Amino acid sequence: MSRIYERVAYIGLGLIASSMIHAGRRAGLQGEITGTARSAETRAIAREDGLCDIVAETAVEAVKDADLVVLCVPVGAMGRVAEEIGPHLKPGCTVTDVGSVKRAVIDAVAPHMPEGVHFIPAHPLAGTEHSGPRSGFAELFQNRYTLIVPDGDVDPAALSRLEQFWVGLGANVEVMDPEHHDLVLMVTSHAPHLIAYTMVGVADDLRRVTDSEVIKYSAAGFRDFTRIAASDPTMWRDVFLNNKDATMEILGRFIEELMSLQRAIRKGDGDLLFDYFTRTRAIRRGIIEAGQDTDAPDFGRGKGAKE
Ligand SMILES: NC(=O)C1=CN([C@@H]2O[C@H](COP(=O)(O)OP(=O)(O)OC[C@H]3O[C@@H](n4cnc5c(N)ncnc54)[C@H](O)[C@@H]3O)[C@@H](O)[C@H]2O)C=CC1
Ligand SMILES: O=C(O)C(=O)Cc1ccc(O)cc1
Repeated sequence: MSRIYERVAYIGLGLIASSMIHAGRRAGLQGEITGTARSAETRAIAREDGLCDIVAETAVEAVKDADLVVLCVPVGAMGRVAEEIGPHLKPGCTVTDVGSVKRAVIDAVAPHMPEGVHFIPAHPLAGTEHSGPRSGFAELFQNRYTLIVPDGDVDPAALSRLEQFWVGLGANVEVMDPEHHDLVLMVTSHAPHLIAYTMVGVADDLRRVTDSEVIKYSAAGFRDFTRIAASDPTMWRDVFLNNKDATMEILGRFIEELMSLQRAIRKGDGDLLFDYFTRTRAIRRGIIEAGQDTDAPDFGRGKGAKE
């Protein structure tokens, strides 16, 4: 792959930014890489590891002359960063983000984008429970989808360039509208995280089962929940606060289904349980056949460095 952007600036140097930097370097997609992070400790790690060509002290410095600016901060911080960098963006550049929620990010960022700057939101559907500048790896996006989520019309040339960039990072790219994105992701990613957080919380609250028993006898199902429930608290707090409508809708349905299973168990309705579990088993098989198996190489690969 050849170079797609001459200068790329990453704001926020965590799992996603560091993975994009490693993958982009390996594929030769980006010329000069500038990065910045809010914490001095993260900037120091980035310098020590040579993660970026230039580690800037501020976001304003980082975006100067950048052809592509990638916002890689928690969803709740996107608006503030956009406001800060807006007046300093190079005319004609592309600004994108990687936030897990799209409508709220668009509403927070778009008002700060000057005329002539292309704002094209995106979301890589790949991650791990690890965070920080040392948690990234070049293979993270391989064979995973990245959704490009423009709000209405965007410049086709700028869109196609961003698509090529993500393809170069290893992703399959599709375009989706923001409202649909937020509902789909609530079902496939956000609600499962909330349920995992809850299940691990329940185990923790159940005083008749000791912590050591939870650790010693934890079976695969619970282990999977604990991995997900170890995800970054700031990131996930922001996801739920910024995708409220879809959270309410899917959580309402989840509670209804759970209660219908509860009733079936109380009444001894084995047929209902069997049919339900047969239907859900087919979904898992469908995912594996589509090559989207969760045992694919993205999980647990990061070094897990925390900021
Ligand atoms: N972790 C995951 O599995 C995935 C995360 N995302 C999205 O990517 C974005 C970044 O996530 P990660 O790389 O996992 O996070 P991370 O926690 O590894 O890194 C976040 C970076 O943002 C900076 N930051 C935090 N709060 C800030 C603030 N208030 N102002 C400025 N900078 C701030 C931190 O210093 C850090 O450099 C989030 O919006 C998240 O929703 C998208 C796909 C997957
Ligand atoms: O680690 C997991 O199980 C994930 O689901 C990763 C993930 C987390 C957040 C996203 O917005 C996209 C992907």
